[in-house]
Amino acid sequence: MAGIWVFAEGAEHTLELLCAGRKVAEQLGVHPVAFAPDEELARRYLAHGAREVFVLPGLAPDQGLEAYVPVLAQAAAQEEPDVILIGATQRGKEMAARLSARLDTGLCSNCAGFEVDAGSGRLVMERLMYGGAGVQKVVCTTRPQMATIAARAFEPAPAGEDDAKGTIRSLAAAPSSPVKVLHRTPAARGSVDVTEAKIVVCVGRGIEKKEDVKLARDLADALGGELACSRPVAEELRWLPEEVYLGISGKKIKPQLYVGVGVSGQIQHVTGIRDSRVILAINKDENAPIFEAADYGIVGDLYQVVPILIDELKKTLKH
Ligand SMILES: Cc1cc2nc3c(=O)[nH]c(=O)nc-3n(C[C@H](O)[C@H](O)[C@H](O)COP(=O)(O)OP(=O)(O)OC[C@H]3O[C@@H](n4cnc5c(N)ncnc54)[C@H](O)[C@@H]3O)c2cc1C
Repeated sequence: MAGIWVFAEGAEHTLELLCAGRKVAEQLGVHPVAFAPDEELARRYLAHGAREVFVLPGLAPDQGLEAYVPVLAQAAAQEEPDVILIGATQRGKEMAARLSARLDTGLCSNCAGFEVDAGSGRLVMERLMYGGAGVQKVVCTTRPQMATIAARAFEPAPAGEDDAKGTIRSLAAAPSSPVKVLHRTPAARGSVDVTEAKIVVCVGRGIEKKEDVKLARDLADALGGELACSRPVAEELRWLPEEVYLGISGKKIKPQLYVGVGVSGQIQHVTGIRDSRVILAINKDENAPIFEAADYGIVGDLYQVVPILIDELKKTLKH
């Protein structure tokens, strides 16, 4: 039975892929199919438009996500899905690559959007290239057509008007993997998922030294938000963990408010923040590109502007 399969590690991400998958399924006249870790979530996905949900038994503590590959490959060989959309998390991307190799099919990684070609019924998938300066169109000539999609690329699928209809089926447990997880170390800081935050304060290279990151953190605290950064602050300076840098190669966010503190606003960064409802930029250079993306801008030295903002916010907002 053909279908559009969606698999992601988290429920919200799965609902976003389901939103994308439902549109394609309607156009191709097939069913959207989701994967869930338990029956409760499976019923939720049915209520949000999946017509079938496969329940995948949870993984043992020493199994990585790739342990699902043989189970998914076997199910795909039997069911012959048209399309498999996988959440582009770090582990999801690795699993998708292994699955596409196992199925001997093509994979469009970090797909940002797609449409169905009416003639061939194939997906024309889009991904950003040259650091966001160009858009590449990818057509997969083999089946299933596979893509990984980042969180926040689509809205979550809304709940349907009628009662959930569809079937729930259980798949076999993942076989033990040759890869063993020997030890897990929880991330010390930055364990917060910035993609979930409603308010994000982002620190850029305008901050002069590591200790001064506290200034942006204080602003985030005053706003009740989370702290993020531009790529060089994480990758080159290592002042904040890599999980919190925003942009084309980092996290993509859609908060109510984004505040850029000493961020220049290069296209690779703006790609990750442009869907924020309100963008406020603080930069001493009035020609900084961030002001083109911003709804509000403060031209000034962050070392003067941010303390004033924090004081005013503390007076106004009683956190
Ligand atoms: C393939 C590729 C992928 C990339 N992916 C990403 C990505 O995902 N995310 C990302 O962020 N970058 C990415 N980059 C890097 C990107 O091109 C920029 O180099 C980077 O975003 C710049 O970071 P920044 O704004 O913090 O630093 P800068 O460009 O150095 O800007 C610092 C800004 O701070 C301002 N400033 C300085 N001092 C003060 C002060 N006292 N008060 C106020 N303002 C001040 C300056 O005017 C300047 O505008 C990528 C690049 C490539 C080539």
